[in-house]
Amino acid sequence: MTPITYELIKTCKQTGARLGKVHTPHGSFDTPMFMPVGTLATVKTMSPEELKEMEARIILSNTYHLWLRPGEDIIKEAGGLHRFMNWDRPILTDSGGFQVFSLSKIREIQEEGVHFRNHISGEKLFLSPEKAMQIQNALGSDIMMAFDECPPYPASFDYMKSSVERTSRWAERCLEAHQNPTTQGLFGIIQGGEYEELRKQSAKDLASLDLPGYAIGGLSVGEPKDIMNRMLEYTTPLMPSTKPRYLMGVGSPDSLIDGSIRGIDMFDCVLPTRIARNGTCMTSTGRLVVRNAKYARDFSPIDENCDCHVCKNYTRAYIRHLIKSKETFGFRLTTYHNLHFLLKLMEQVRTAISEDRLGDFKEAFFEQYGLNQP
Ligand SMILES: C=CCOC(=O)Nc1nc2cc3[nH]c(NC)nc3cc2c(=O)[nH]1
Ligand SMILES: [Zn+2]
Repeated sequence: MTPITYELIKTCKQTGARLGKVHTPHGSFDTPMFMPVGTLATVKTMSPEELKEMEARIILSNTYHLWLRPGEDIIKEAGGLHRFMNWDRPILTDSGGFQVFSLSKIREIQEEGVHFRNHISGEKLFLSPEKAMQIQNALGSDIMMAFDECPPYPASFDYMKSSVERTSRWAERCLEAHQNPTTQGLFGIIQGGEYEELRKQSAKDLASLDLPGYAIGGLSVGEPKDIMNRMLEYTTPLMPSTKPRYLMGVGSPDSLIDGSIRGIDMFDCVLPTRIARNGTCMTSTGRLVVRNAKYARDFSPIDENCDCHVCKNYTRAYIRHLIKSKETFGFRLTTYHNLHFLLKLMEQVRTAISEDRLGDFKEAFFEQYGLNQP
């Protein structure tokens, strides 16, 4: 049985967006969908029960980080990552090391794999397609990402061309090394930077492997927004329409809506959880930096249009006080609200697609969120 299947339910008549369902051994989820990031086997400060309460359906964890600590052997011994962290819904593992691989100076990329240093201890490390698959097979994630090179932006055409060709060879090696093909799905990652010709080549190479899903990589890595949009526009139609399409590392509200309009089904981003921990909240009328002094006596909720338990029971003044005092409960409240906000946004996107009005929804949302229309 194929571990991951995609069910296309309908395409929005107003845009290129599509409503779908992804089926995995740990349950299904509707798409377009946002995936909270749980780098070290926890979505920072959230419990699995709270994630279920806000209707999170799939979360992300990081191969590189869990390999280093606690080690995939311990997680395997625990019965796999689902048991280890008490999350019985789908899990997707990406490398989480793309910052390490592509942004760190101290790395050496060879055909065999990548030599680099442990970002914590400085010890020499080596990751290969085979090692990345061995780790993810041990973790038991439902969706595993193929080991790729995500070159930093900008990269020359020649460098990107040889990198794309190597990433395609690495994807084949991942498929070869896959130990549990009936219980874990392997997604390919399309690279190619800002070069249409290379994006096309990468998509073609990976599609020939007939994998259960595909991601667009190499974006949201510091390139200008117009390049990201141009690559998104160009690459999405090259991806098999019968498989889930995952845009890696993208998660601002406007990018989630624009990505959905272009036919993307899955998104992940550390943004909502990361900005929460420095006291910034996403609200229907734009970002709110609740730690600002002007909220010291503001006894209204973070977002009066939000129905989450944080907005129903706590005030900006109280949350500001907690954040300023570095009280963990404060980070929990802002994180819960931000994740709920994005998950709710994706629910509204899915409803808009089902009613063929995602274009109208985008206009209304952008207007209210304070994004001037492009
Ligand atoms: C086991 C190996 C699995 O390899 C990967 O996960 N590779 C990979 N991860 C990415 C993560 C990204 N985050 C952003 N923005 C925040 N952009 C990203 C781009 C990539 C990418 O091109 N590749
Ligand atoms: Zn809320």
